[in-house]
Amino acid sequence: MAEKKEIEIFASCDFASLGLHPALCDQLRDRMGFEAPTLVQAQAIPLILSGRHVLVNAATGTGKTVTYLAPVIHQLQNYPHRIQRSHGTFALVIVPTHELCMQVYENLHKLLHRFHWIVPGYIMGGENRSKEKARLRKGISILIATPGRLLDHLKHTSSFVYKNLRWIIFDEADRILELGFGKEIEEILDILGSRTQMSESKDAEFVRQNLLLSATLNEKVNHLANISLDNPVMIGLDDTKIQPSNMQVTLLDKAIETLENSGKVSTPSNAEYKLPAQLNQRYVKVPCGSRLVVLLSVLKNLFTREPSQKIVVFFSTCDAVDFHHALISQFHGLSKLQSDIETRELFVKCNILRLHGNMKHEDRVKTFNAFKTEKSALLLSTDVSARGLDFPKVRCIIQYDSPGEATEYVHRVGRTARLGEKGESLLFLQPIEADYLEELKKHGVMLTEYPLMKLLDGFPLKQQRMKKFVSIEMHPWVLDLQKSLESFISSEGKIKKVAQKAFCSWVRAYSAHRGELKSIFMVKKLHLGHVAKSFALKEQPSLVGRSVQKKHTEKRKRTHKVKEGLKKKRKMVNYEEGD
Ligand SMILES: Nc1ncnc2c1ncn2[C@@H]1O[C@H](COP(=O)(O)OP(=O)(O)OP(=O)(O)O)[C@@H](O)[C@H]1O
Repeated sequence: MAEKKEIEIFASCDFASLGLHPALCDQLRDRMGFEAPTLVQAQAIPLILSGRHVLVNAATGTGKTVTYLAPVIHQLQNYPHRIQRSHGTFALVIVPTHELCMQVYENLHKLLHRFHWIVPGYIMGGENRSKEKARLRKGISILIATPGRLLDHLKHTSSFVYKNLRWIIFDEADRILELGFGKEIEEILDILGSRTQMSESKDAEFVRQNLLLSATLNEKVNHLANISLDNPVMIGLDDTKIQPSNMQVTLLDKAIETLENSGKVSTPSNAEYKLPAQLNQRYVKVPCGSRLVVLLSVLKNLFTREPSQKIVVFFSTCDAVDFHHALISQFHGLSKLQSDIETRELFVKCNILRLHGNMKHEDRVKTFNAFKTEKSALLLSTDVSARGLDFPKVRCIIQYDSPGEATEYVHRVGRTARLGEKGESLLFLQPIEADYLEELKKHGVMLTEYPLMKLLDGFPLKQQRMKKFVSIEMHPWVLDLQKSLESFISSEGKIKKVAQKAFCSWVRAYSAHRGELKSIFMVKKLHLGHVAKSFALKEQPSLVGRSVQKKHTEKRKRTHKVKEGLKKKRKMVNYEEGD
């Protein structure tokens, strides 16, 4: 079954047959190592080359980046007169995060090797503005940008030439909007005169063409698509219905048919998301107070079984990432807990990295590059890593904190099982959150249960106990490890402070779930004492929890008044994306 799916990732044609210039096809083969286009590339590239506005909805890791970069490069190198830096920007790619910005730039840089007169560049929050200004003044032909910084330059950098702009591409369009950048995007489109208008130039070379791409297109994208795409073609066909042999004709016909009728984009709220077929998706139901112990046990098991592998764990807040990073980097376990009594090895032996929006830009870049090149590492991250990032050979994705919207689930797990490779994912849920599985089911996402008891029973115990263990909380391994975690934290003042801070922001983030998810993730159903335990804190909720809850209630009232739910979540969770 998995093998059959792997074959269906690629089309049975070559890049040249899609209409791309031979030199570009050579680049794709020689520098990128791409022998054949993926199915989505084979579908979309001819359409993009035809000049149509296109909306691409294809599974994670199916090669969407090249889908839009290759046709743009093809067209630019094909201009009768070579483009020059003084002509300014011809193509603009808007992305939600710094990391995605760098990644797209890297791909672009490689693809442009033979076309030195087409200049790639990027602008994003965290970078030096004056250096960016200087680069813009010299001229950047294809520019990758995050929305906040782009708008800043559009308003304040007079030497930024964009009168020749022909393409605006939104990569991970829905995420840009979810982060609350809808207004900025509208302003950008207004400044660029691209609200479904043609550019003023009559020259065919400069007719505006906009593209929108994501693995998940939800209703948020409808508005953006409707204001930015002119009579678009939508690509988002069910992979299983694709017949690779006669694909070029059938796919093109079918794709054009899809939207030709109205030119209006409308994505259903219960759309089925496409996930890599070879991805093994599981969930584990864990009582709140045992969450930390189970996370460490799962990680220990994974790295013991296979010391050389890459795993990503997703958390809801920057503080939670910091806490777990500090803990896992320093916690040795209590020797009396383990059979190897004298050992002072770390409890989870691995190279551990962290990534979130509150880190310094340079540190983010360092982590991003390190996790890309490492053969074995554990990355703890917020959703800043969920979108578009292409870390090679990630074996497992753990969602320790729920992703919220099903779209986020899809993007997080999409960091593994890319381009037909194997991968597995594990979603942590508390018993009170079990309805989330139904929510995922609505989008065609089905998970099987992880055998937690079997895992726990596999660890050595302090003393041989014959009793059959019935509950997770009362399992001696869980009790012993929880105890040692709590004494570790109470003896480490610095980490304890981080734990308390993480506890507070975790509760706030938990209450920020929106819409239908509010009835699944209910703060009032949480036992704050158990939440504290999941941060290895001995303190009762009266010491830490109540004040937090009170503050939280007041804050919610204020937030309701100003109706800034989206931006609030961004701040609370401390994402620094899109700037
Ligand atoms: N034709 C191809 N042949 C081989 N590898 C390819 C091909 N096209 C893309 N790739 C590789 O596949 C991986 C995934 O590509 P990319 O990051 O563009 O996927 P994506 O669809 O944008 O994923 P996401 O939705 O997560 O952003 C990358 O490592 C890329 O280099």
